[in-house]
Amino acid sequence: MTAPKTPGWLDWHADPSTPRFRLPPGTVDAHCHVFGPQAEFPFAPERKYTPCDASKEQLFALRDHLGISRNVIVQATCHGADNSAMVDAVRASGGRARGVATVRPEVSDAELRELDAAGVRGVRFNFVRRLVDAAPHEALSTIARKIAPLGWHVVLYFEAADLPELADFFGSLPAPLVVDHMGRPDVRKPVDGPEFGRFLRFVERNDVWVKVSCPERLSVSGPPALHGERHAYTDVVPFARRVVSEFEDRVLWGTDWPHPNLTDHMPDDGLLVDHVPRIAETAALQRKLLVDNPMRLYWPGETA
Ligand SMILES: O=C(O)/C=C(\CC(=O)C(=O)O)C(=O)O
Repeated sequence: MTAPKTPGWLDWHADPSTPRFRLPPGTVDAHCHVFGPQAEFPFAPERKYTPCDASKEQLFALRDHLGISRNVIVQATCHGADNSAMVDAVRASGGRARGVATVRPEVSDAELRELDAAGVRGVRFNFVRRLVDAAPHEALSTIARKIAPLGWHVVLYFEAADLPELADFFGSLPAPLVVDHMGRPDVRKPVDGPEFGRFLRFVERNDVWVKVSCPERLSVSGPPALHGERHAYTDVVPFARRVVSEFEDRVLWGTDWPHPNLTDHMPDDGLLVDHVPRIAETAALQRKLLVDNPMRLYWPGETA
């Protein structure tokens, strides 16, 4: 039996536009998910939401439509620590996808080696309260100690307001750090203000990698009001541009398809691609953001 999706849940865009911006060859979508299909890969009992299905075939079709070469498929909380849907997608990609898993502290070295062989290169620690019940720091430290020898990294997902209480813990983790969605800044606050400044200094001090993803999730001004206008999510642009200009060698980009938990609108993925040249304004910055940086992190030693 399959569970109905969460009331108000918006399905992913069935007919995304063709972007005007041509992504450079070898572009990596460094943040996307697969959900189910539920009949094959049931959702976790402890999940806080039930999404619609978003299969590997649908993800790969979007990849090809947008002109993306590779994906990094990030485990979402609705699948808990059961990584089988994500691993199945990574395995089916023919080397064109890597994975980021969720594991429990008691995970064995053999299980980690198996995930590594499948193409997993990191674990995700989620601190967003509407998505998970917080795991104790000690448990997360145990996981970080276990994955570090594999050369994996830790992907952190948190709200900007929570960074002050988490920063020391993050800094103590013995693995490279990658932050989702620019640490979820409140874009109504100034880009030069103390909150975003604290985030930038955290990134600098800890050599953190940052995904300049999810304008659709962070924006207050929202998508374009007028049909045909391709400049969307304008209030997020200065934040992303700032991160790209300060940390050009450690920024990553991703679609966040299938855009879980958006309730006001569902973005057109073609429009999200057209957002890229607004935040990385030169061809050289675009190449680092879209190709060189994610290749170094997820496919080291390989050429795009
Ligand atoms: O897609 C994202 O990155 C963000 C999510 C979902 C998520 O991370 C999860 O369920 O694990 C969100 O903000 O609801």
